[in-house]
Amino acid sequence: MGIMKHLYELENITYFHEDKKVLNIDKLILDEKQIIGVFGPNGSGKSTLFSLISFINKPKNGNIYFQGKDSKKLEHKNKQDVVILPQNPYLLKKSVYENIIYGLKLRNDTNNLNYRVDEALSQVGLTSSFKYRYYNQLSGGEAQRVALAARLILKPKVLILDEPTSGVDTNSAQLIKEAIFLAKQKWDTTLIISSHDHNWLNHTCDKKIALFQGNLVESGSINLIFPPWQKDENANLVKEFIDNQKIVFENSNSKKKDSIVMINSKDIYINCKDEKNSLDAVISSIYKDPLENKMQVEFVIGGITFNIKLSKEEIKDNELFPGSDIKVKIDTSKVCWI
Ligand SMILES: Nc1ncnc2c1ncn2[C@@H]1O[C@H](COP(=O)(O)OP(=O)(O)OP(=O)(O)O)[C@@H](O)[C@H]1O
Repeated sequence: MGIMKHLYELENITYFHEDKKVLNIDKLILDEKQIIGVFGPNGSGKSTLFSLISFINKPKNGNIYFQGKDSKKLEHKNKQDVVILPQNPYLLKKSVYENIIYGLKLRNDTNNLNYRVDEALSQVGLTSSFKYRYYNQLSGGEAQRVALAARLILKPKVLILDEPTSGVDTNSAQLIKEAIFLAKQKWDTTLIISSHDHNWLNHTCDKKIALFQGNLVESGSINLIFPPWQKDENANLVKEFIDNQKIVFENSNSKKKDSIVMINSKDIYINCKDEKNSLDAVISSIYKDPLENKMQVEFVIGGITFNIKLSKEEIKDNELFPGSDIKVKIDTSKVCWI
């Protein structure tokens, strides 16, 4: 019975720092029990978006609905369903134990604290003896894991993670990734994550969204190309696909070799008259976009899947079917490097 409520629905959101507009989202729908990956270059508005959906800041304009309710009318209790691990989490100048139970105390939920602290510590790969340590007796990776344990102990409905593994050692990074997965498995926690570990995020998330200069690149319209890159004679980065086709990204010689490229679907063209520099691709699927009156077309170039949106007429005129061979042109001057 009843209409399915989305976890979040954002409408016409803007946010400013002083006079500068740093976020501009017409519409964004997020559903529960998913891992949502948030991509975008530095300064694109990811942390700003997180501060709004964790109810720390309020948008200047627009509405945020959380589980169907207008965020302006949300009760404190509902807001507590959302927990954020910020980019540089703050530890209280107290023991690890005090840090981990802090949120539970705020929620008046203080049964079996000792047992629950041990459990939370173990989830992030720390032994129970850590609870007696002081906040300043931890390595950077351990401090980050304590900060995460303090969130996991709350068994949140939504856990927002802003660069959870940046600046920590590889062992801690691995343990953090495992711990957040466990939260999803055990409590169906929705995870909303930004990370510079693009490969990991790309492979783990169920849904991708991307921000570019504060604007949302609509979900389902993002195409990401990951390293490794080759270099051409002008030191530009080149993607060589497994079928030996190549795409050269002009003026990319200053980009780092671990960068990823984000291509908006609207900058990809199929079956143009001018076939120079076009790539051979095969359509893998065509389905109706649930949010728009457009068809989502997925195609594969050398093992990598891309997507574009086309109208029904364009599909008909080009006689496109799953399995059709097509020629694809990517406007490499419009791509965004992350
Ligand atoms: N307190 C502030 N005062 C002024 N401008 C700010 C403030 N915080 C952020 N900004 C600006 O807002 C924009 C978005 O910043 P935000 O931190 O949301 O980006 P981000 O995608 O999370 O970046 P990063 O990956 O570097 O954390 C940037 O242009 C940033 O300079």
